[in-house]
Amino acid sequence: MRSPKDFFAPLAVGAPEPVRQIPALPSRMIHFFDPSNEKMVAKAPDLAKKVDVLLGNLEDAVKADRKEAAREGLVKVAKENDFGSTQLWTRVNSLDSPWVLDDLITLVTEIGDKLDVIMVPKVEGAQDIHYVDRLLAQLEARAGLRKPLLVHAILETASGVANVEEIAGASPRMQGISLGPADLAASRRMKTTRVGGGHPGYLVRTDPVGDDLTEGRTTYQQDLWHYTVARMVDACVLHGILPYYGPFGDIRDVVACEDQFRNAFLLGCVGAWSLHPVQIDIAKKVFSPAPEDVAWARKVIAAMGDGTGAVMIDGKMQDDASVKQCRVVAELADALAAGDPELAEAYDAATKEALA
Ligand SMILES: CC(=O)SCCNC(=O)CCNC(=O)[C@H](O)C(C)(C)COP(=O)(O)OP(=O)(O)OC[C@H]1O[C@@H](n2cnc3c(N)ncnc32)[C@H](O)[C@@H]1OP(=O)(O)O
Ligand SMILES: CC(=O)C(=O)O
Ligand SMILES: [Mg+2]
Repeated sequence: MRSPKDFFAPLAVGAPEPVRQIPALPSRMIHFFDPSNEKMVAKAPDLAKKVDVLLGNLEDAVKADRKEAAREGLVKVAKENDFGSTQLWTRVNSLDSPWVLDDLITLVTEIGDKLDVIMVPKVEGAQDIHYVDRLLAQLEARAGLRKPLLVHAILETASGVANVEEIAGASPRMQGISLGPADLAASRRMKTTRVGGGHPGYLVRTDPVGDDLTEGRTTYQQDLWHYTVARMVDACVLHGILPYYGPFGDIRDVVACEDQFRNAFLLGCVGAWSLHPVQIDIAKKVFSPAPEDVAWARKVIAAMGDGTGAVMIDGKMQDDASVKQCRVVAELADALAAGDPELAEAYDAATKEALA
């Protein structure tokens, strides 16, 4: 392990200085596209106007014989487009694959100045991040990059979950972590075949009434991912990085997708993946605080003055702690509204009404 004194030292001569704080840029949806798929590539410039993050995926969901086409496709997309304030990320192949070395060498060399974040799949422990960290520093130095690339880990192995705190703190490049429910389910030998979301068999049941064990007992479906998401959020907060829910594979079920995203939002996640254009607006809606919640938060903040003491607002006690909860919502709303006039107007209108 590196000494804390060396934590922010570049890992190669000539590599850019690591960042000291992860930028809290909007990343409500990380939109995945396959850069070897011509139809998806054609849609990328328009989709970029709607999403916070556009991600060229090179790993799973890209066929083995299309890996090189996907890599080259992403280079072309990045060189031919200026996506403005929309971030461009990539997911490279896993560290045990025959493709990842060429992914990193090609992408950093060719489009390192256009990429913001490199997502690394199947991270098992800090050693995986250390490997990528040093390699990126060498490649950045060689390419003469001025800004360091950030790294995002997918939490999708049992070992990764056991080591999530050390992964989150393994490098100043660590930008965030996403839940990878499909590979994680396989790694843990869970018996769900769904890509994220709940399962009707994972439930609790009310007690029996009398001797009848079958009638009149309500069941409640539980969230298979609650423990992992909560653990991931704590690890990320501990190290000042950002937590994300990952993919929801039932594209048709936009209702359950919204529920799963909202659970993650309420637990502290800042965004989720969109695998299909239909999921973009779901993520935008869920990961932007609701206008009435923003109005309430602003009302509490205004009433709390210097933020100390206790007051009653609409029958609810507010104090030093609850005003901090309100600041989380209000600050997120302000950050999102700064880049979205429609959202800003909705927040201001709701606040005006709440304060009237
Ligand atoms: C467990 C994990 O690792 S999750 C991450 C890896 N998986 C992915 O990245 C999957 C990304 N998404 C996809 O590949 C596709 O959305 C699929 C395969 C799920 C469905 O694709 P299709 O069957 O083509 O869906 P559908 O017919 O509804 O698509 C409608 C249009 O949207 C386009 N489209 C679909 N998904 C995307 C996308 N992610 N980005 C851009 N365009 C898309 C299609 O090309 C199609 O275009 P067209 O109207 O010009 O023909
Ligand atoms: C997100 C991902 O890669 C998975 O669920 O396996
Ligand atoms: Mg995976």
